[in-house]
Formats: sequence, structure tokens, C-alpha cells
Amino acid sequence: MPDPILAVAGVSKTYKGGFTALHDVDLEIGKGEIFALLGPNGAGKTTLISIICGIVTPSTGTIQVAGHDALTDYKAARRLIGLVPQELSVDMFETVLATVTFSRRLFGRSGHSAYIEQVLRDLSLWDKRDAKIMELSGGMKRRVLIAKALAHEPEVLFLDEPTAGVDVALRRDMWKLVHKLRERGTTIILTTHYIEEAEEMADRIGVINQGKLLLVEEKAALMKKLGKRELDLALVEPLDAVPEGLERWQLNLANDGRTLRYVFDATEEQNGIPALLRELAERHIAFTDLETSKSSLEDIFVDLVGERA
Ligand SMILES: Nc1ncnc2c1ncn2[C@@H]1O[C@H](COP(=O)(O)OP(=O)(O)OP(=O)(O)O)[C@@H](O)[C@H]1O
Repeated sequence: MPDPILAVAGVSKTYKGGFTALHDVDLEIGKGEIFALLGPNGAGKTTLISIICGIVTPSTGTIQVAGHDALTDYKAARRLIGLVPQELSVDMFETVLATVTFSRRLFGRSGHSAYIEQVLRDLSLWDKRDAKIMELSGGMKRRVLIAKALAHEPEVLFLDEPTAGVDVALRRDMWKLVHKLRERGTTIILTTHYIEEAEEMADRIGVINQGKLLLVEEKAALMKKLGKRELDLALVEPLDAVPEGLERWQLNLANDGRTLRYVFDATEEQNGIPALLRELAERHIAFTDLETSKSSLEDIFVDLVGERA
């Protein structure tokens, strides 16, 4: 990993009502990395980002941004961070240019028009600079949030669920944009609950569930783990047990013995399915239907938690 620009150590968060949303999180992010935090709703992704950005106070732990302590040296740390929140937080009656320039000034930077122009051009918003926010489409409004977050030239950009609720075309635009920002040297941390999105964008992926960071891995290594698929065979006659002699396949019975399930690695060239079907035919095990599916994120969490138990 390149030199860390962000170091999170032992961070936990218990909210006022007593709910613990984060348990002892350790995480280092390298300069120039694209890091995806992958987890289902309520996993603690927004809480973690909000703590790093100084919006929520951690119950324990420390955060360093380029060597600045985010709690004791808040201003210096915060200046290095841009945050694109999930929800729209702009004045609808303001123009695009005024909104973005205002954000830059909030961080004590002068209204450097060449930089702002470049940001707006990169986000295809330059032609709309004099439009009021309320006149923009949903996709454009999202891009204004990114422009606002980039306005003060941060080194680390946080994108909280950048593509939740957007259409496929806009999602692809967003992915392209993230890669472009990285080429300029910005470190990017995004949260998502889409495996495909983490796969498309990130160099490394952290998997979070129920407030625990279950693992952090290079994308390729994790995708191999996440690349599991299931083949379900609906049997004509229910079985009491997996037939003998089929040990080389990982088989389970489901649905009261009426479904024979084979879990295989979709990234392996040889999945063994043709041979399995031949073996079943030889044993006169007939099926009425067959269906393959990807493991769901939930299945993957169960697997990962199981592996670590
Ligand atoms: N201010 C708060 N007070 C009490 N509980 C909270 C507060 N904010 C969040 N939580 C709880 O903490 C847990 C984690 O929430 P968080 O928003 O961090 O999850 P998330 O992974 O970002 O989810 P999503 O994908 O839905 O945005 C949830 O159970 C949530 O209800």
C-alpha cells in the first residue's frame, strides 16, 4: 500500500440511545487509492464516514488525516477532506457557480475561478453554472454536490452511496468521474451496498456488517471470494442425504430434500457441472428444473463471519 493518508485506529461509536454502530474499527487508506466500503443498510458506513469528517464524535479511537489528528487538530484535518453526502444539502435558489464558490470560501480559500471552472467542466456543469439548483435534473444536482465537495481542493474525497437511486447511465458516468479524479491524485473513499460498484471502482474493498469491519482486501482477492455461485436442482424425488460418491462437489440439500444445491466458484474455468450432471444421471437422480444464482451479499456476510468465528 502507498503511504497512508488516512489512519483510523480503534474507532467505536455508541449513540446516545445506547446503540453501538461501530465496534473497534482499524483502517488505513493509501494516498491515491480508491477504497470502497461495502455493506448492507445500517452496517455503519455513514457513521464511520461522519466520524472521519468530524460530524459525529467517536466514543473511542483516533483518526489521522495526513498526520493531522481529526479530533485535536480538526481544522487542518477537515480542510483535506471533501464529503459528498447521501442527501441534497444545497440552497435551491442559488446558482451552481455561487454554490460551489461559497463552499470553497468556507474553507478560507479565495474564489480561484480557474480551479472552479475546471471542476465544473470536469463534471459537465459549466454550461449550467448560472442555472439555479432547482432548475437542474437529479443527476446534475448530484454532480453539484461533488463539485461542492471538491471546491476547496481536498486530498481525500468521501462519496457516501454515490449512485443510490440513479439510473444506469448516470451510474456509469459517476464511475468514470471517480477514475478521472483519481488520475488527478485524489484519494477516494466511497460507500456502497452494490458488489458490482465496489468491483468496478475500487482498488481495495472493506466489508462492513453490523458495525464490524470484517475484512479489507485487494479487489481481485475479494472478488474471488465473492464470486461464488449456486446451482439449484429441483429434484423429482426428495432425498434424505447427499448421495455417496459425490464428495468432490460441495453439495447440500435444501427445501426438505427437494433441492440439491451445488456452490461453486464462478471464477474457476472448470466448474464441474457437466460431470456432476452425468454422475446424477448414472444414479438415476432426476430433476425438473435447474437454476443458478450469485451468492447474495447476505450469504457472503454469513460466510465471512463464519470463517472468522
Ligand atoms: N444519530 C443516531 N442515533 C442512534 N442510532 C443511529 C444514529 N445514526 C445511525 N444510527 C444507527 O446506527 C446504525 C448504522 O447506521 P449508518 O447510517 O452508519 O449505516 P449505513 O451503513 O450508512 O447504512 P445505509 O446504507 O442505510 O446508509 C443503524 O442501525 C442506525 O440506525
